[in-house]
Amino acid sequence: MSEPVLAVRGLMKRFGGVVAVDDVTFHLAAGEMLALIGPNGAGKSTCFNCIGGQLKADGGSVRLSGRRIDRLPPRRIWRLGVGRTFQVAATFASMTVAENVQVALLSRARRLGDLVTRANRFQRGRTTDLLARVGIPDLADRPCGLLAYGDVKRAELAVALANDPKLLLMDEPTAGMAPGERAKLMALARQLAHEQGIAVLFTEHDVDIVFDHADRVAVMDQGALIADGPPGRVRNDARVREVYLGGGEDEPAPNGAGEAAPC
Ligand SMILES: Nc1ncnc2c1ncn2[C@@H]1O[C@H](COP(=O)(O)OP(=O)(O)OP(=O)(O)O)[C@@H](O)[C@H]1O
Repeated sequence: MSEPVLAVRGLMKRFGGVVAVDDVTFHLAAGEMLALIGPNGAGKSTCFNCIGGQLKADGGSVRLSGRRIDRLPPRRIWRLGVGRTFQVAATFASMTVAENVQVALLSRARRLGDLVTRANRFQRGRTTDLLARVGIPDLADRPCGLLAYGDVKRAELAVALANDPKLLLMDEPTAGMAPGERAKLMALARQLAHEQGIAVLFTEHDVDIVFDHADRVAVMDQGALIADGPPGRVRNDARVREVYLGGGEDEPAPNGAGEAAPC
């Protein structure tokens, strides 16, 4: 097997007496979409933050294409190719869509000093290309603060792609979006993963989105990973149904659990 883009081994994180992440091991290949799901407090965000460098793990390791990243600060991790989108989209509202992407491109080129004078001229062609990739080429000159929320999420995705990530961490990417827009955004993320070989790790509370879009699903409960496999298998796993999806062993797992299942 070729080297995974992301390899998490024996990851541990404690907050006082709470073991938020308890010996978690999983991997993620290039071009693969992995959903990390589980009940409230299961440890998903903590796991994300240990991978992105926002939190330091107490034990275990995180490797990006074989290189250990778990002792590095978030900025170094970002430079090595880990992009991130947030539960509440993080863009500069007063700047145009194109300028948001251009700031990321300036940062990647280590030219943030040019921000004031040059941002709106920097790599305009590449910016247009990135906006086309996320389906909003016509919105380049609109301030982010005036966009519909679904388009803000696409702009945020373009910002994350500006760094040519090997690994994209998407934290509840569809939170706050209308149901129709959710499926479109995740179809786009899946397309980017499959066509460009980006490994995508996402958390999500809409169970339909998870099972329709993930190539693999990993389930956490009380800090531990209790399942990791193809969506069909995980959906029918008795323990997963007991702790998260609901439904007894003889009932089919819910197809439309949607918002009913907390994440
Ligand atoms: N900064 C912190 N200080 C103390 N305890 C924390 C901190 N962050 C998380 N925890 C605890 O760690 C456990 C895991 O929390 P985490 O936020 O990672 O879960 P989660 O699966 O992301 O939950 P949710 O779906 O509600 O966001 C919980 O018991 C939580 O209360």
